Amino acid sequence: MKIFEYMGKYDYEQLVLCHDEQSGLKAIICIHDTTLGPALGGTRMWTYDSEDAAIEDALRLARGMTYKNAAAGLNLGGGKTVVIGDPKKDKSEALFRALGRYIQGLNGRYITAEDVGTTVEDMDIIREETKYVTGVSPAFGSSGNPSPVTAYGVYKGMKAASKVAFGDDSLKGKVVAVQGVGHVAYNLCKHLHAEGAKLIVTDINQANVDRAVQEFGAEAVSPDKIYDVDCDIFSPCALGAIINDETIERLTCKVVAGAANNQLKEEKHGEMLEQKGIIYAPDYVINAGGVINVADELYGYNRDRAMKRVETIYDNMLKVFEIAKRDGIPSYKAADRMAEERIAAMRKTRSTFLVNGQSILSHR
Ligand SMILES: NC(=O)c1ccc[n+]([C@@H]2O[C@H](COP(=O)([O-])OP(=O)(O)OC[C@H]3O[C@@H](n4cnc5c(N)ncnc54)[C@H](O)[C@@H]3O)[C@@H](O)[C@H]2O)c1
Ligand SMILES: CC(C)C[C@H](N)C(=O)O
Repeated sequence: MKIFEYMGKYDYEQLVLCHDEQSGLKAIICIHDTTLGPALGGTRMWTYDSEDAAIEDALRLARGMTYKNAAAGLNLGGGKTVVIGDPKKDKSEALFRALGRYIQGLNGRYITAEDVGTTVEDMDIIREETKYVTGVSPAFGSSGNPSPVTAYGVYKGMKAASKVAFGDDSLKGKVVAVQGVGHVAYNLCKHLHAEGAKLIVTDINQANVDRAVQEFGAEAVSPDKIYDVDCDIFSPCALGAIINDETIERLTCKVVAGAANNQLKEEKHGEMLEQKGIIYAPDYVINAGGVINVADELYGYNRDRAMKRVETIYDNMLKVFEIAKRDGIPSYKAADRMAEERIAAMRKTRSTFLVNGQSILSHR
């Protein structure tokens, strides 16, 4: 891939390749934009088909975090780390400590947390080498696993999208089709079940399906059938790119609202949902609960304060739909506009000269 051409196209700041022969660490830290503050984004561990694929993923995910953090109203930029490796086989203390040392070397320009393939335990190891890590164990005064909080935010965002689609935000009696019932969606199903929604679930992991059937009376379908079921809401909580040419025509729902990152395969699929009359809750707005929660650690973690902030996802989602209506654009574009407008406004505000405690001569 033409890295500098790509970085130029989307105005990236920094891409760091980290290597440690002894532990086998091969990692990419990408910082997209720090206009709003230090770049915060998780560490993904995945078996990539090629080094190019890993670099591309780091670039794409870091930019996604810029938008997610900006839209959530956080004073944080966007970044992400990708570790090339199998999370089931290749993890070690040495690997995560080596990564921690590289993160520390960035001196606060980038702060990490969990993402697909990494856990609270991994963050605890990283913490041995750097203070620029969140999502660490509650025993350290931190917020712990972000998934239940992400789920709560998705639940709130789903209610907001339902208000627009059905004129009422109650999910009682609504049929929700959930794709993937892992860490986030299991907790999401708890909220939906408590409110009286009817659940249809699928997962490639049978134990996860069985748990949802037993605990929430969910109906189970095979992974390839989830797009065809009769439902009010489709909730993608597994993979990206699942809203595409092939799936859109199969969907029967009025709302798409789920936790997965990068749900639209291409931007045109956001337009296609709109044309089909389906209300799309933009992924990075609805799934910001996790990052809102870990970001609170930077102030000294307070669960109540974090949860209050996660509740704002409801109003934030309504704001996105208002912008979409006002400007006659699909909701995914409205979310981008909201994030970009905030970054542009803060870029101007933050360009005002400030001595900030240092000698004025150091600013020459
Ligand atoms: N964990 C968080 O706090 C958080 C925050 C923001 C976004 N997200 C996103 O939400 C999604 C879910 O995250 P998670 O932490 O619950 O991950 P997870 O791995 O715990 O859950 C994903 C589930 O999807 C299942 N799955 C995978 N492929 C599938 C397929 N083809 N069909 C059906 N099911 C399939 C897996 O077996 C698993 O149970 C991911 O896309 C993640 O990037 C998570
Ligand atoms: C900082 C993390 C909790 C972020 C999370 N992995 C996400 O994609 O939003």
